[in-house]
Amino acid sequence: MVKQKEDLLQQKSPAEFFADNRTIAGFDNPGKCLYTTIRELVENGLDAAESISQLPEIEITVTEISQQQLNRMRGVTNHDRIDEELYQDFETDGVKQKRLAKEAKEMERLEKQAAKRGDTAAALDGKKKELEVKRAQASRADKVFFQDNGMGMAHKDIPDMLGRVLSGTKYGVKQTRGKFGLGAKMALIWSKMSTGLPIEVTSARPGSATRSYFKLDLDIQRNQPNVHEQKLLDNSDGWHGAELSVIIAGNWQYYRAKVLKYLQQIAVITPYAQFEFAFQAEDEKNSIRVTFARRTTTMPQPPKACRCAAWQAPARLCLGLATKHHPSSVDLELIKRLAASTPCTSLTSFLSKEFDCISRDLAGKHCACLHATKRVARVLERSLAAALVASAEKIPLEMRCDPSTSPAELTSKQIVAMHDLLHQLRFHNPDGAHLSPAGEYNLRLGIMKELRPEMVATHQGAVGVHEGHAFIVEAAISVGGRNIKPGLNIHRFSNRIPLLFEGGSDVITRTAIKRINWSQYKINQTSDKVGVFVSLVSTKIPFKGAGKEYIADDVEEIQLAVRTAIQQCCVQLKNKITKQQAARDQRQRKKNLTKYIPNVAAALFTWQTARKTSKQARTKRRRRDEEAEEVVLGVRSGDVTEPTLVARLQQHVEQIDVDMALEYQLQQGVTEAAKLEAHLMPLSARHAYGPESHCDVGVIRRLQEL
Ligand SMILES: Nc1ncnc2c1ncn2[C@@H]1O[C@H](COP(=O)(O)OP(=O)(O)OP(=O)(O)O)[C@@H](O)[C@H]1O
Repeated sequence: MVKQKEDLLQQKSPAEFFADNRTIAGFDNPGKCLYTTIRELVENGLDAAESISQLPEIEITVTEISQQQLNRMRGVTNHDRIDEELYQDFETDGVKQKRLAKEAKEMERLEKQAAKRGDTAAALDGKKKELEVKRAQASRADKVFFQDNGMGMAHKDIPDMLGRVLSGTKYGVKQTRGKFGLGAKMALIWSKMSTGLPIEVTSARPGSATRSYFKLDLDIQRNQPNVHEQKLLDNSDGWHGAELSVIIAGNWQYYRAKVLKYLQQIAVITPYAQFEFAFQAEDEKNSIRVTFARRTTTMPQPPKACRCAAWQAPARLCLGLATKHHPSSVDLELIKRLAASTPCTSLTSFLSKEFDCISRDLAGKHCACLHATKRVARVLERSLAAALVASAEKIPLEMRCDPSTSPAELTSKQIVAMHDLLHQLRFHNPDGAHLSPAGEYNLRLGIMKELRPEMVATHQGAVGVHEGHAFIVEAAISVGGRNIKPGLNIHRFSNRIPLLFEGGSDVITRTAIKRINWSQYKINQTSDKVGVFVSLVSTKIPFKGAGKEYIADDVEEIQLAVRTAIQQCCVQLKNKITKQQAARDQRQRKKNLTKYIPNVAAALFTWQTARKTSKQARTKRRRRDEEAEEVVLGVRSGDVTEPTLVARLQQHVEQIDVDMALEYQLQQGVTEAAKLEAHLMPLSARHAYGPESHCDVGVIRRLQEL
């Protein structure tokens, strides 16, 4: 029987798979491809610089390339069109009419908008030009040039690092921006698919006497690098880092706003980095240059890594530094892989050296732990390997193992028994020392530098755990500032990467919109300009999709941590907002009182002089207090003039203002920061102080008498 064509078994290389399904890696259309290429290169550069504790310096230049230039680069001759109708961009009269009508409508809309906002004619002209450029730009090629000052790449590894899909140095339990070993390769795949041009790379590691130069592309069917040219260049000036140049089909005009927003947000979360960005248009007038300047030299603590015994093979390119796996996060395959590659010869050392939170004295620590149940404590009184044996009564004979068993000799059934036990026992949670959050200082600084808000509050949550992976949530809430719209402006970060797409399903967006009662904190979520910044760092971020665009909303621990972090910031802000409101009210009250002083003084003065002898005045006078009586007498005798009365009233308002401020401060309670210990010596032996002494600038409250 002849086999049907569709029955034929076929295989795909990983490169082929991702070339066919570019969207899942964030390479949807030319504009998005340009954006994602920039993003992947920037994140690689930041990882590379931070891995050697170098303050990052990132330079990106996007150069617009015309069809003629592109053809010249590819060695394709330009041709004149003989029959226009054969071309895609040919427009029949009807289509042209429709397009022109649509454009006219759009212009009308822009004009109306401009009139409403009171834009100048120049601004409107700019918008018109933008519209024209957008149309002309629809399918242009862009050259992306990128440079960093990171650790660079070893000469022999460059082809694999950039030309083989799913290869990289960031696999394992590590907090890095990169994870999949895919990003840079997708840029290569897209350049190959859209322009057919190879990429050029220059790189040098710190202290290297030479720089490596490669011109290469990626063989998509075979998933292997295809090196066109390679050479070693002189590096006498000691440069280190990476330089990449890739030519892809892009659409700058449509993604310009996204690229700039991405750079602004990465500058917020990375204020210790310097970013230089330039777009060079064919028409110089449309070019832009932006610098996001470094504002601090304080970098977050790098993640603490440890060398696991088994962490060498199979990833040939791996640096060998990673966090050990937490026992509750392991699966059967992982145990098998670790057992096969560990140099440990006994089960006891295998467990204590290859896994996090299993030390040789684990039993003792667990017994000391108040939360440990008696049963767990008993099991953990021995080493874990011994526990495997201890629980052997429940394990069938062929699944039991001796603590001295070599891990390499473990049978599949023994591995199953070990896996089950590791998931049943209770271990300390990972301590998060291997995580590197941005830090409240950096987050606040980044926000202040980019948004200049009126007030900002930050909070870093405690270390949480999800599937054996530690995570930390940091949040900042700002109110007011420049270039910020009224309402909630949500900024999401994961492992210090800004997330700009698919926000609707993200845990951060959903929490901010649905799970926070903003009015409770005196924040109006529709009219106040609120910036919500939440950053999650972890060795495993539950992303949905390889594009790493949004974090799943179904992990309860993360959901709760995000909510708590936002609420903590809101509590801080509520205090500030309440104080601000009270101060505003007080200012208003003082303003009102002061405003009416001249009128009150004039009225009082006239009234008193007119009625100084009347009977009514005499009866009322009895009820007045002494102070008022003194003023009235002064007015009557002519000692108190109208200007004196005005001055006295002003003095009185000032005094009320100070008294009320003190009263408010006392009601709020004196904060620790405002307290100052002081020892007052009496001037004489006879003294009597009340519990509190008030003065113009503060209150002295007596705690004890010496
Ligand atoms: N600028 C750079 N400097 C030093 N090494 C780099 C640089 N860019 C890439 N690399 C190396 O190449 C590897 C592959 O990079 P790639 O962008 O393909 O994936 P990744 O960053 O590991 O993961 P992801 O796909 O999640 O971004 C990286 O792991 C890194 O070792």
